[in-house]
Amino acid sequence: MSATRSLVVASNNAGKLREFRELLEPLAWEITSQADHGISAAEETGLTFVENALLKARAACLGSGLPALADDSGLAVTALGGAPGIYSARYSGAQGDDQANNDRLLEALAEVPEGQRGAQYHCVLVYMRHPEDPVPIIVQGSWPGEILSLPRGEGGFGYDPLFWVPDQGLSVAELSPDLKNRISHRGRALTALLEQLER
Ligand SMILES: O=c1nc[nH]c2c1ncn2[C@H]1C[C@H](O)[C@@H](COP(=O)(O)OP(=O)(O)OP(=O)(O)O)O1
Ligand SMILES: [Mg+2]
Repeated sequence: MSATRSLVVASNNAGKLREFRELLEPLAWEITSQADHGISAAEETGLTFVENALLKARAACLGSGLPALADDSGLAVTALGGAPGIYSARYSGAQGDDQANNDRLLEALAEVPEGQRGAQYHCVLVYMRHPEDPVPIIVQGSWPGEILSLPRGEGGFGYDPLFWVPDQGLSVAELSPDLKNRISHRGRALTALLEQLER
C-alpha cells in the first residue's frame, strides 16, 4: 500500500470530498474528484446503498480510466421505518439541498418525542479498480445517534446539525473534523477498506 496510487473519488458532494481528502492525506495518494475528469453524476437507480455505490464507481472508472472510490450513504431514522435511507439526498425533492432536507426531517419528526428519535448514519464504500472489475471491494460503516429538534453547530455537512452523538454530548456539526473522521460511518468504512487493500 506504500506505492503511490491514483484514485478518483466518485462524488459531487463537497463535504464528502473534503472528508476523503483528510482521511487519505497520510497515504499521499494522488486524489482527484470526478468533476476534475468532467464526469457527471451517475443516476442513482439502485435500491440499496451497495447498488448505488457500484453505479457511481463504475461511471467514474469509465470516465477517468483510473481506479474509483464511491460512497453511497444516508440517514436511517427508526421512527420513520428507516427513511430517508437511500433517498437521503433527495428527501425534500430537490437533490442535495441540505437545508430543505433538514427542514423536512424536522417536520416528519415533529410529533416524535425525545427517546424515540434514534437514527443511524450508513456509509457504503466501493473501490473499483477498472470498469469490469469482477471483485470490487465493498465495505460499510454505521454510526448510531439521535435526531435533535433544533439544529446545532456549524461544521460538517448534510444532516450533521441534526445528528446528536450521545457518547460525545455534541451534534456532528459541533465535532472537530478530526474527531468526526475517526468515529463516523465514513471513517469506519474507510478503515475497513484500507485493511482489505493491504491484503
Ligand atoms: O457524514 C455525513 N454527514 C451529514 N450528512 C451525510 C453524511 N453522510 C451522508 N449524508 C447525507 C447527505 C446526503 O443527503 C446523503 C448522501 O447521499 P449520496 O447520494 O450518497 O451523496 P450525494 O448525492 O450528496 O453526493 P454523491 O452521490 O455525488 O456522492 O446522506
Ligand atoms: Mg447522490
